[in-house]
Amino acid sequence: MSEIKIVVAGPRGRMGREALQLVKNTEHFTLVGAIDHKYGGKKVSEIEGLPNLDAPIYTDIEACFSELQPDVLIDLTTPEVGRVHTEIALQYGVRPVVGTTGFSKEDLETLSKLAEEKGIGAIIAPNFAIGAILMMKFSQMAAKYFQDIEIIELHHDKKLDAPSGTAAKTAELISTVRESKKQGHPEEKEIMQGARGATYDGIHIHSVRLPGLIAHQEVLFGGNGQMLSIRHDSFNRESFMSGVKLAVETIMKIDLLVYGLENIIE
Ligand SMILES: NC(=O)C1=CN([C@@H]2O[C@H](COP(=O)(O)OP(=O)(O)OC[C@H]3O[C@@H](n4cnc5c(N)ncnc54)[C@H](OP(=O)(O)O)[C@@H]3O)[C@@H](O)[C@H]2O)C=CC1
Ligand SMILES: O=C(O)C1=N[C@H](C(=O)O)C[C@H](O)C1
Repeated sequence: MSEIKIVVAGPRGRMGREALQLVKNTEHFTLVGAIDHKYGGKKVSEIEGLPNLDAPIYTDIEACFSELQPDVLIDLTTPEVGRVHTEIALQYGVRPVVGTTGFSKEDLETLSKLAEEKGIGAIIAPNFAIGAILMMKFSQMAAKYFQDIEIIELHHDKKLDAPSGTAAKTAELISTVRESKKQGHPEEKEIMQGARGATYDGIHIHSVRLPGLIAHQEVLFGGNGQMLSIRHDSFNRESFMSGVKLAVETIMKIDLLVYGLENIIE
C-alpha cells in the first residue's frame, strides 16, 4: 500500500493518544504533524506520555495544511473544534476522518455539500468499534418487529456531549425502518424534568455518565410479554482503532462525505 500522510488533531486526548499509536504501528501510515491548541512549536515526542514521533505540532490548522500537505486529517477533539477543522480540511483538499461527535444535522448537511463541491472524501463516524456498528445494525433490524424502543447509553464522566453520537446515530438508523410514534402512556407526565430522557422520532434516549465507564450502549425493545436487549461495551479505546484504520484507508478511494462506518464496512 502507498504511504498515507496523516495529521492528528487532539493528540493529547484519550482518543488522540490511541490514534498516534495506531499511526506509529501501521507501516504505510506516517504522522507528518499534529494540531493542538496548547503546544504549537513543539514536537509530538516532546510532550509527556505521547509516542516517540518527530512530527511538529501546530496551533494554526491552515499553516499546518499549507506547509505539510497531508493526505488525511484524523480529528478527535470537541464538537465545535471538530466541525471547524473538518470544514478547513475540505477547503484545503485534506481528507477528514472524524471521530469527534456532537455534530448537528445541519453541520452534517453543510459539510456533505462542501465535500461534494470539492470532490473530496470525508468520513464522519460516531463510533469506530465494529461491535458498536453491529449493535446499531441489529437494532435497525429488530425495529421492524419491535416499535417500542428505549436507548440507554453509558459513558465516562469526562464526556462533553449528550446524548452520545452513537445513540443519536442508532435512533436515526432505527427511524429509517420504524414509523414515528409516541411511546409510553399517552397522558404520561414527567414529575421530575428529564425523567423520560431525550426523544428522537419518539424513541427515548437516556444518558448515564459515571467514572469507571468507557463507552457502552443498550437498546431495549419491548413487545407483548417479551423484551429484546442489544448491548455493546467498549472496555478500552483500542477497540475503536481498527475502524479508524479502515476509515483512513477507505477515504483515499472515495470522493464524498460518508456518515457512519456501517456505510464503508458493507
Ligand atoms: N468515533 C468514535 O469511535 C469515538 C469518538 N469519540 C469522540 O472523540 C472526541 C474526543 O474524545 P476524547 O479523546 O475522549 O476527548 P478528550 O477530551 O480526551 O480529547 C480531546 C482533545 O482535544 C483537544 N482540543 C481541544 N480543543 C482543541 C483545538 N482547538 N485544537 C486541537 N486540540 C484541541 C483537547 O485538549 P485540552 O484537553 O487541552 O482542551 C483534548 O486533548 C469526542 O468528541 C468523543 O465523543 C470518542 C471515542 C470514540
Ligand atoms: O466520548 C466517548 O468516549 C465516545 N464517544 C462516541 C459517541 O459519542 O458515541 C463513541 C463512543 O461511544 C465513545
